[in-house]
Amino acid sequence: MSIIEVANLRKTYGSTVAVDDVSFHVEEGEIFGILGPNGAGKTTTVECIEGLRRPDDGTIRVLGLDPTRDRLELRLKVGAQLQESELPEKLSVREALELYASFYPDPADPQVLMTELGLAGKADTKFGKLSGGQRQRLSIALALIGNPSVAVLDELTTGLDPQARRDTWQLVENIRARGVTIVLVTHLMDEAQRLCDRLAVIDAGRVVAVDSPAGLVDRVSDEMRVAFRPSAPLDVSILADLPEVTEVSRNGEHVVVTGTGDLLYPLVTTLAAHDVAAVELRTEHANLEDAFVTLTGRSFDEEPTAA
Ligand SMILES: Nc1ncnc2c1ncn2[C@@H]1O[C@H](COP(=O)(O)OP(=O)(O)OP(=O)(O)O)[C@@H](O)[C@H]1O
Repeated sequence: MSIIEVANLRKTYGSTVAVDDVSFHVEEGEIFGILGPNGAGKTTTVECIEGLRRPDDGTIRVLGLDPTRDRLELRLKVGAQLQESELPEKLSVREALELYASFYPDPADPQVLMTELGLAGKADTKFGKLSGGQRQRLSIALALIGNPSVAVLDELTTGLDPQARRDTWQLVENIRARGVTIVLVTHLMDEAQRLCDRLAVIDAGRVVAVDSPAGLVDRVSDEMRVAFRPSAPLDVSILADLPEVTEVSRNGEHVVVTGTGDLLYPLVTTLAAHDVAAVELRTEHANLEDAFVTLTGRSFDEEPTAA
């Protein structure tokens, strides 16, 4: 069942077209990613979904409600993470959660949420004294305090160190396991790949593709790269002749073989037939970044050319 339906959404700021004809739907219980580079229109899209911005055109339904018309009713059902620190420095973690809990008819228990999000030991710590990761966890807790059916998490791991980022990913998976549908805004490929069931790739205000991470990668390439160090001198032409292989190159002591389909089996058996073992073997598949480049014709970090 679709929890969120976005059809032909358009939003401009003056002469800037931030979102242009965006359509997608989010199914109940999934982690749906909105992935795109800076300025792609991700935040504008979710702010329209949350009822914080009024679309110029198109329709949005969230749990059957219209975010513009039914904004107050929706605020009780959609948990939004604060993107920047919007809390007074002197408010403690417990006070913040109790304050937010008072806005909702059927809130979660602040103590339970603090425990789940690893904040119980920081209950009396003032917001101003929390680390980046702790602030992030508090903002997720605040998004969940109203027991929402849908949580919108925007750039939730930006600025976190790798360990805090992995911990936060685990938290998001735990939230989903509780039955909350999650819309995850991110410009991080590894985050999208790791967490999202499906995602909309957005570039310059437009949806480029909607699919699972694996589906997006499969669409653009079934290419695979294998690198290894041969255990004995090797004439690489025996590999170049294999039908699955498109390219063979050398990188120092290593041989790098690019090909399609089931490359590994013929490669290893051919080597074995010549009494060569593949040492330090690594395989690499196309990833989301490759998919983005193929879908948009430019790299993720590159500025879009003016429309
Ligand atoms: N309040 C605003 N007034 C004018 N222009 C805006 C406003 N908010 C966003 N924009 C512009 O609209 C476009 C889309 O911005 P948006 O914040 O939705 O993108 P984003 O994908 O979320 O980017 P980021 O990852 O950098 O937050 C950008 O060109 C941005 O400069």
